[in-house]
Amino acid sequence: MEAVVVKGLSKVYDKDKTAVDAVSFSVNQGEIFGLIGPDGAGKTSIFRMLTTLLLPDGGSAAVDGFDVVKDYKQIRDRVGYMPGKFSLYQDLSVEENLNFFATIFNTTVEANYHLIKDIYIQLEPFKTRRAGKLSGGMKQKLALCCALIHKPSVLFLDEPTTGVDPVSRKEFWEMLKQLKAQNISIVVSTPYMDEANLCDHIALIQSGKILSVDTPANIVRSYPEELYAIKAENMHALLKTLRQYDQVLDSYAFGEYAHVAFKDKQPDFKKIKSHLKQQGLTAIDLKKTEVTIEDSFIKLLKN
Ligand SMILES: Nc1ncnc2c1ncn2[C@@H]1O[C@H](COP(=O)(O)OP(=O)(O)OP(=O)(O)O)[C@@H](O)[C@H]1O
Repeated sequence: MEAVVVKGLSKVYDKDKTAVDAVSFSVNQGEIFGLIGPDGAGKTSIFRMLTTLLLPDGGSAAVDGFDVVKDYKQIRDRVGYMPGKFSLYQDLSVEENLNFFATIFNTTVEANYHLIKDIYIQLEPFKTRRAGKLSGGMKQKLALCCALIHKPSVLFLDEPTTGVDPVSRKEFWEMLKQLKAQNISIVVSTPYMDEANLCDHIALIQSGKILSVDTPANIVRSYPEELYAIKAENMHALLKTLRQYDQVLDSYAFGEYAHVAFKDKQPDFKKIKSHLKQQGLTAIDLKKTEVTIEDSFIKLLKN
């Protein structure tokens, strides 16, 4: 059985503001599924509908085989939810927060300690500290423990690594891998494209619509063109020149480089460099580059 099945799910705010637009996807048991998209894409609304905190305006969704509208009580026992903001009681200590979440789910910290042990060990030295006084990375670990303490079968994590330092982000994904190994299904949202590669399947989402659902590798593989990276001393002038160059199919800034697709399947590097030089560009570096999830996302958005 699939952990989550979403069919044509929609949410409309204020009568005409469609935040989630007939979204469909499914999450396999025991996999990490990523909802990848920018702010305002509709990720939080999807999470809130799947965790029964918000009623859908169209379509259907099932979590662990239970309908999010009819069977909300069963779902609440089965899911763990780590919202993007305000999931902890800032004035309660680390251990008080954890005990509180265990109690509202009618269980104890001891009963499911094995699930959180590896994470909680890192928090134990601060167990009497108020949650509000923890670092970003520590808060995130405590929030994960609180979402896990009732032994959910499906875990929903809404942007758990936003605003967290790179080391803590990496550690967090290691923890998710361990939870996956314990057969917990995980749905996680993130605006960070590099985290997409750590998921088994991803849905790319923008303005409430799903642009693509597949494995990260398949999404990258289905990119239709070869991609090249070009750098020059004046990036602004380079981008302008590329936009006006009739050999260019597509170009956009990508870190310190511009990513470019050419009309010609085997572009003539010499000819391109000489054209760019003629336009006054200097220190030109041109090379073939690997397609990333971000490139795929940009392409899908343009389509
Ligand atoms: N209660 C609400 N009333 C009206 N509009 C809302 C409400 N909640 C969300 N929206 C709008 O719906 C759209 C999707 O919001 P949502 O929070 O689901 O997206 P998101 O991808 O989670 O983005 P973010 O990370 O910024 O929360 C946005 O345009 C948002 O402004």
